[in-house]
Amino acid sequence: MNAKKLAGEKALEYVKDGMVLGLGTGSTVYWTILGLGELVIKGLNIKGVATSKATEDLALKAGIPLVDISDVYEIDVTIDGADEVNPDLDLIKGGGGALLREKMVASVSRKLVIVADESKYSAHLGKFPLPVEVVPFGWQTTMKQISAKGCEPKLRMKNGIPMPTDNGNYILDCPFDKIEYPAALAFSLNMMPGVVETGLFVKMADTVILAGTSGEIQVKESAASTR
Ligand SMILES: O=C(CO)[C@H](O)[C@H](O)COP(=O)(O)O
Repeated sequence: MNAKKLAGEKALEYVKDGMVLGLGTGSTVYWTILGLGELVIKGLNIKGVATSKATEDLALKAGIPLVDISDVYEIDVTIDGADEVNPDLDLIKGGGGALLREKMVASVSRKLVIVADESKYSAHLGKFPLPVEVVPFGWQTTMKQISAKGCEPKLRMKNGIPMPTDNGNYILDCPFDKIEYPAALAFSLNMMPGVVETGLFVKMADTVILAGTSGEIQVKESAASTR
């Protein structure tokens, strides 16, 4: 069975008529967006806020009406994917490079629902290299400052050039191996002037839906979400 499809479609249970929805980015939330499109055709009245240009294109093709983040006071529910989830439901995100917009959208959402296949669940964050969005100016300097925190960052490339994010920045992928204190690491990285945002989402997820290839679905609820 397609675990990503199972998780992505399960999240449709959190959607109600009249809601403003944050639409995440990636191959799992892809299924949520297709499902939403079908519900819209059947008469569901929702508005979406896209977290990337790719999601904007997909949502428009699926027939989902979109609004800009600046045009809403808050978002009812955001559904998004993750690259890694720990038992506290802290996350690493940004494998698709959309971490800044994803975090902005999540930060104004009353509820953040994460959809993932079960391989993303891990006792400690860090197996997946942490994506950090940095400004192009002096990116090598920022890279050195991040290296001092105990990893060897790699500049994300695409077609032989640094991959630009939707915001015109670069991504440094930072293999920390084991992140003991996600909040402390996020804080120290965010203090660096060249860092725009990190893919560490600490105490942001309210619900995590994990699906396996044999069809089982686990729904984990956070006791500690700060929003
Ligand atoms: O953070 C993300 C994009 O920036 C994605 O949500 C994350 O990479 C998971 O993607 P997928 O569902 O394709 O595994």
